[in-house]
Amino acid sequence: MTGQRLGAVADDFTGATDLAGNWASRGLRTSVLLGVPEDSSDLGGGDDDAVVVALKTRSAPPQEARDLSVRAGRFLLERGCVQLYDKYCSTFDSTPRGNIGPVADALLELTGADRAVVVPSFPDNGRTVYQGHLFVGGTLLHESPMKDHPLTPMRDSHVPRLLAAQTRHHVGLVTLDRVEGGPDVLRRALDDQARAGCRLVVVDAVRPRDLTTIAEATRSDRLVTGGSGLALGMPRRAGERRALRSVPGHRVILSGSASTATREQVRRAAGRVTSVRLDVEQLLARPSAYLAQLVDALSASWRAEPRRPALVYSVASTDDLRRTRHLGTDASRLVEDAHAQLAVALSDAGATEFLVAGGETSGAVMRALGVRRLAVGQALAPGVSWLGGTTAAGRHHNFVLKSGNFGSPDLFLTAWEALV
Ligand SMILES: Nc1ncnc2c1ncn2[C@@H]1O[C@H](COP(=O)(O)OP(=O)(O)O)[C@@H](O)[C@H]1O
Ligand SMILES: O=C(O)[C@@H](O)C(=O)COP(=O)(O)O
Repeated sequence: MTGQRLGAVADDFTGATDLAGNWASRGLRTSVLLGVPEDSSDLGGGDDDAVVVALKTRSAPPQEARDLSVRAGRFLLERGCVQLYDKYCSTFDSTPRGNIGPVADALLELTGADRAVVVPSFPDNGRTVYQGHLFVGGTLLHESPMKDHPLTPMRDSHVPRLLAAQTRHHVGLVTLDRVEGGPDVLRRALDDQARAGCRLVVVDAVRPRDLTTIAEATRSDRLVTGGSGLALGMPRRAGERRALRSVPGHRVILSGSASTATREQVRRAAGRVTSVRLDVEQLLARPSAYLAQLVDALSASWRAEPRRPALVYSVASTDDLRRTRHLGTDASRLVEDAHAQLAVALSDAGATEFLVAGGETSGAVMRALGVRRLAVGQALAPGVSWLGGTTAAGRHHNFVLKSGNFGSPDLFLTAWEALV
């Protein structure tokens, strides 16, 4: 890494690539490291301006989330990162146990920061915070589809209240009027909160320019926390964005995401590409034979049309989740494992370009493929980019790791056109 170094710890893989894409759009050469890095060789050439360490800690036990985040944060600080960015979901996906609070507490301790802002807002993707209440496309979080998320159902919209249940520290709030006063006014408001004993301070932001103000006010902070939106507030640098080349081979979409935007993307793509629904009943009954059958179906389709994308999805409508609800989180893990095993088998069968939908799903897939580092390429939508990486088997692949609610309705059909 050279110049002004930025480092982030992200709680899931799509979230990491979301932030990395936003930094890339500000002219920073950015990489994503998957899992806690072991040593500097994990940085590749080491000439990046910004590095995001992608963890899979959103739904992990809090102690594990804390430990991994501290190890990742320490790695970045030891390599000269001037500011640590604690990236969580713009819809504040968490439970009363965490992990946003426990991880923020641990990173406050690690960095020695006297306070850190809490900024889930990402207006380009419809996430705004006003008077501490988080809105998704104009709807309060607890009334949005996030109320039914299979792992982290969000039943409250008030960010200070959500966070207070998870952290050891007092949580403050700085409202929009202070943000609109500009960076100096905001910095004083943040310092006042710290003096009043609040080490985590939620900050309202409803427009992109509010994020610019927050980024300017926190430029010298050791730690910031938020969704990826805050990264868009930083000044643009001169660097050029990488353009990834298409990799000859087959194209596959693995969609384990239950989010509303993904369900529409699945619906649009289903009739237009080769598509199969992952049937949880069959998966339970005869896992190996069933997955082999899916790989055969996709391979047959590629023999006829090698570059036609093939889609495997596990949620087309909320009925699919209702059907498996009696299995609890076991169903989620089972489906994640299935997507992961499919990814490996399909890579063996000649797939080279993967679009994976859903954070947990992406984490499972990338771990199974054994990819350690991703270079950020061209942007597809706010928070969604092409990425290039090499699998444990030494194959170079292109990936999109799509956050559940991001991307246009036709993303599964159009993403491929962006590769040069
Ligand atoms: N049919 C299904 N039944 C139960 N769980 C499912 C089903 N399909 C997907 N899942 C699980 O739901 C979770 C979705 O989370 P994620 O991949 O982060 O995407 P998103 O947050 O966009 O919904 C994953 O753990 C996935 O395995
Ligand atoms: O901040 C966001 O909204 C995303 O980067 C994100 O983390 C979404 O998570 P998934 O919906 O689980 O992909």
